[in-house]
Amino acid sequence: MKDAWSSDEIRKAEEPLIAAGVPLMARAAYALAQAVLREVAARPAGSRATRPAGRPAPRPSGVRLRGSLSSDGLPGTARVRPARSAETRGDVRGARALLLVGPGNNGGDTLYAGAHLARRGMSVTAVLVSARAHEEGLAAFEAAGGHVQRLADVRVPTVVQWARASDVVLDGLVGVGARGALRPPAGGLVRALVEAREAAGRRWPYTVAVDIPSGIGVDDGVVPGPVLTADRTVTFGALKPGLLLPPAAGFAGTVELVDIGFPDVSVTDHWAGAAQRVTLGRHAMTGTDTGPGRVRRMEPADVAALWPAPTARDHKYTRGVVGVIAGTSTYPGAAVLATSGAVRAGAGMVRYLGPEDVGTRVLLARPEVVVAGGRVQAWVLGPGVPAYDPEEGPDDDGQARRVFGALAAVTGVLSEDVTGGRMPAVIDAGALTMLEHRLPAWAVLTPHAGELAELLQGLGHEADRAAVEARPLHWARTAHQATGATVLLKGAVTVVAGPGGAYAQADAPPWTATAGAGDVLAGILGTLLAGRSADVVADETLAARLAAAAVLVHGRAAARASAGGPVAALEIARAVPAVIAELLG
Ligand SMILES: NC(=O)C1=CN([C@@H]2O[C@H](COP(=O)(O)OP(=O)(O)OC[C@H]3O[C@@H](n4cnc5c(N)ncnc54)[C@H](OP(=O)(O)O)[C@@H]3O)[C@@H](O)[C@H]2O)[C@H](O)CC1
Ligand SMILES: [K+]
Repeated sequence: MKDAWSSDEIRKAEEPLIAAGVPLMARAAYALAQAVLREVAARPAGSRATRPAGRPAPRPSGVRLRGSLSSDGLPGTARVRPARSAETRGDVRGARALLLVGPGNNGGDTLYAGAHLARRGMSVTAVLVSARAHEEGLAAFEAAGGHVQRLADVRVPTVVQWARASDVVLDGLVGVGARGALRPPAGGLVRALVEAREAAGRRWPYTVAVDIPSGIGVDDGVVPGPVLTADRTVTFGALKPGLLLPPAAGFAGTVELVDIGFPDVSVTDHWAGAAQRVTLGRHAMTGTDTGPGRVRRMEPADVAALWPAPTARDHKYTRGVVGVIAGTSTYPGAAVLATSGAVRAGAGMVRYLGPEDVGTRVLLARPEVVVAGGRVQAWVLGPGVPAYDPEEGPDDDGQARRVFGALAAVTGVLSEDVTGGRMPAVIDAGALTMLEHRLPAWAVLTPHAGELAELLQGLGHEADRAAVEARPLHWARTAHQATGATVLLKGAVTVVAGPGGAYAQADAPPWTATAGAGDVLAGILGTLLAGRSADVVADETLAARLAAAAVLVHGRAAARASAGGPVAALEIARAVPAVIAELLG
């Protein structure tokens, strides 16, 4: 599990470390430079950029890195890691880096990193977008032979030309201190660079975002204005929500998290002269917000602990029975896909309830399914069931009536003796239009952006599909608070919002955007909820964790089935067992 820390939490974590003299900026800059050197050193010298007109020749750098300490005179240089790993020893002389430098410490990181690059013989130009710049960083950069250019003194097209002619561009305009869309002149420069990058396609230089892509919403993942897409984001200390959440996460490229000594800090730091042990417990460092504000990413290693794997003592009823109310005679496929997802995810048993002809098709595809009512430990409600319109009355083969009955069990509206205790449910597609009561957190809504917009509108919110796609975390949280249910908002990055915080999962390849994939996901999640039914009802935060796990498995199954090409929803279900075996292995 990777926790993302808010900008406030980052600051709270930094303060005691900086006060204790821990050289955070030097560490950040060193790691950033190593990431750039790895990338540039990996490229054959011949493929490097040519020098554009008007760009000064690099000044020779006399200082070498030695031993395990960088001896480049940067303040606060400390034993961070072996000075050069094999992949950064390559000859990078003459390679060209363009730094976009803002007025704060994000710019400072970038300048210190630029000094490392200049000392390795790269030709490095820093474009300062503000009259202010990090003084020590600027001094170190110039002392290392870097070339400084103020944006006020050149035309934006010239900077764009320099970028095009570079091997690597570093975006150090703003970091966790950013507020809102990039303001002029940074905004205008980035807008021009974005256009140039789009026009250049693969010929655009490798772009590295420093800590975060400048211009994203650090804590909420919104993209209020121009943002230069990065190939890699080198982020310091902890992930930020904006690196996990859509749409901002789409601009970050590969995210490299650099440990610069945040939690459980225990370093021997030579910078302060005498060796000084600085130990700060995790309590001082971990994010203060462990409640609904927390944003996390579930990782493969987390799934095994959550998955209801059977033991020798289990039988099909103890493993969890999933009840599926899905599909109609008009849309029978969803019933096959949802039951297939549930069976392939390892349900003890899957019951299907629906029109007889649909049940027949389900059995043809999945003979393991029991087409009859009976006790279940979790429901999957709604895939392939059309929206319910009381005026028109149900014309869906009785599926709405079945869903309403099941929802009563989920919400506990029926008396205990009728329901035999409440149970978790996946509420998808048409079932989302049948919610009459506040729901418990063990009910998981699985809308896409359009369905969530309709649900929110029904709750009195002004939100259309575009608004939901622009602020998915906000609207998923709003729906969770308004309904009480856990909300799984499907998308290229799927966001789950529940009582214990939010998850942002980016496991699925773009090919997964195909009809029926959501039906399979509903089935997978139904099996997880059924297998942990009592736990889910007892721990209101568990449904969101299981939902994130289901999304991770579904995404990896899609990637496996896709093998880089188109994927059919039923193939995703077919790939699930192998993914689970891999994760539990
Ligand atoms: N996380 C760590 O352990 C470390 C982080 N470090 C780096 O420091 C930055 C945070 O630095 P900070 O100085 O607090 O702020 P920024 O550099 O991110 O930006 C502040 C300046 O940017 C201007 N700004 C803010 N929003 C905008 C905008 N929308 N458009 C244009 N300019 C903007 C702001 O201007 P004001 O007028 O508002 O003052 C500031 O001047 C962090 O991200 C890391 O990179 C350290 O290296 C230590 C380790
Ligand atoms: K940045």
